[in-house]
Amino acid sequence: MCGIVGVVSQAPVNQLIYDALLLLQHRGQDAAGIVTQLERKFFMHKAKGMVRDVFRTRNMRALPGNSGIGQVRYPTAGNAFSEEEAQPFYVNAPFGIVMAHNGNLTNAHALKREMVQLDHRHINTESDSEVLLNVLAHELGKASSNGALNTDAIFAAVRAVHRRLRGSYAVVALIAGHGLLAFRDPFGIRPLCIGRGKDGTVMVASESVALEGTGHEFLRDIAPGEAAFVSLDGDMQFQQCADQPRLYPCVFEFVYLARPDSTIDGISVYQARLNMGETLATRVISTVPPNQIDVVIPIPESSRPSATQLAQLLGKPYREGFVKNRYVGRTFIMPGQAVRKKSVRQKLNVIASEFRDRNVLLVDDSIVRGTTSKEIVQMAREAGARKVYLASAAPPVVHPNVYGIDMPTRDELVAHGRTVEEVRQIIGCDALIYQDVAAMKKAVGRLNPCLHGFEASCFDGVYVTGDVTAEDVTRLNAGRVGGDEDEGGTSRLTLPNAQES
Ligand SMILES: O=P(O)(O)OC[C@H]1O[C@H](OP(=O)(O)OP(=O)(O)O)[C@H](O)[C@@H]1O
Ligand SMILES: NC(=O)CC[C@H](N)C(=O)O
Ligand SMILES: [Mg+2]
Repeated sequence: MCGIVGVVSQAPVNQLIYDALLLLQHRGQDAAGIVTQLERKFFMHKAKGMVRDVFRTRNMRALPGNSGIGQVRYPTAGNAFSEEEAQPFYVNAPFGIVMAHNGNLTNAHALKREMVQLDHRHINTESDSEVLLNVLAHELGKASSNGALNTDAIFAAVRAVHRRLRGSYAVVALIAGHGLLAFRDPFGIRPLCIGRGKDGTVMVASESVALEGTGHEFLRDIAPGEAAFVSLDGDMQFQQCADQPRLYPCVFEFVYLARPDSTIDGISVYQARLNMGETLATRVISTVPPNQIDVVIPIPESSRPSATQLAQLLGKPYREGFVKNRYVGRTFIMPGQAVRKKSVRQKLNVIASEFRDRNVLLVDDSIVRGTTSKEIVQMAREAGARKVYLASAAPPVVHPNVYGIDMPTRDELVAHGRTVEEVRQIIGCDALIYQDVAAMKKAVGRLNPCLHGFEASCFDGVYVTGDVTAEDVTRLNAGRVGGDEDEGGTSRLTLPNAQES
């Protein structure tokens, strides 16, 4: 996942895009970038780092104009360390286009070959997003007649793009002198929504929190396969551009990725997490008798809503036993196991009195590599807990993700190939309770009966685009650079199991 935003206004947009990116910071901490447009000229600043570090006053002053796009990056393809792979990306022909992408293409390698051999386009980085931009540019060039571009041609280009791309993509692109184009893949895997301000400013963003937090009214989600085009005077047009659109949003957005105050595809992320806590309660009760639990403690931050609901249904006190250092970012989306592991202790510290001589039920939203749970269980014991039980609001993560979440290999997933009892032993808790897949889908899905289903491949191994082979997973993983070089140059393919590192 990454966070993307696009804005068309009648006033300068640099600060607005910056503010929206800050609201999307939880979706990507590795790099940030903004492009604005003034009189057909683009102004760009992008670099590695968090939004606050990337944009200094002098950079902001150098971003003039009333339209623009921005991105916060969480690398899941290409080179995690490359400054050049920070987004947005730019191509000069045709028209001049800048683009930001959230998602992951599963056929980027084949497209890249086509781009070079057939379309004679040069791709300068390892990023799948640069490939995507070149496909879009090529199709826009083909759809325009004699260099003129109207909305019909733009939508025809998106239709052609859908036919060529595989994988997940939510995209915002600015076409110089024309306007803002936004579209979402035919399964709607990654989120994208649109809103309007009182002054007529139009904003497209990954999550509704970016709209609301900057004073824009949420209008609606962009539908799967749909494209929206916003002209430079703020006129909006929409068109369905996919042959068979179906709504299969990524369930991990509701588990962990998105902010709880966002609504995605008609589902409140907060309510989804409450519901997951509710169904988890029945599993807990059948595993650990409630009279053996003294207190329910969330593992901050994302598990809080599920933990409150769970505690209420168990009739047990909900207590804050861990204090989060707000200056340390999200650990799961950090690149590299060594830095993730170190950051758990830097990020969370215990309030010992909440643990001493108590049987505690810790709750997390998900257990992926087990980095967090292993450290946290140990910290609870060091603080004097008698029994430490652990419940996960999501089912075991056992399959790699190829749609934009950093779960590239089975080997690094603590639950892959292991029984719950084996995972329990690795994590070191006294009981381990997982949500089950059907219950999770039901808990979230009942909030929008119009969904066709969920992209839940990391839990159930079903890749909704239907075209992902084991070779694809290996190739996508092998094509990645970075993230674990901080552990002595090991590539992701040879990363040791979570319990060994
Ligand atoms: O099993 P692991 O590989 O450790 O990954 C899972 C953990 O990572 C996430 O927390 P994170 O610190 O990223 O963010 P949060 O503050 O939003 O919970 C998630 O909420 C789990 O706590
Ligand atoms: N997870 C994402 O959305 C990342 C976008 C793109 N695939 C990149 O790695 O930069
Ligand atoms: Mg967490």
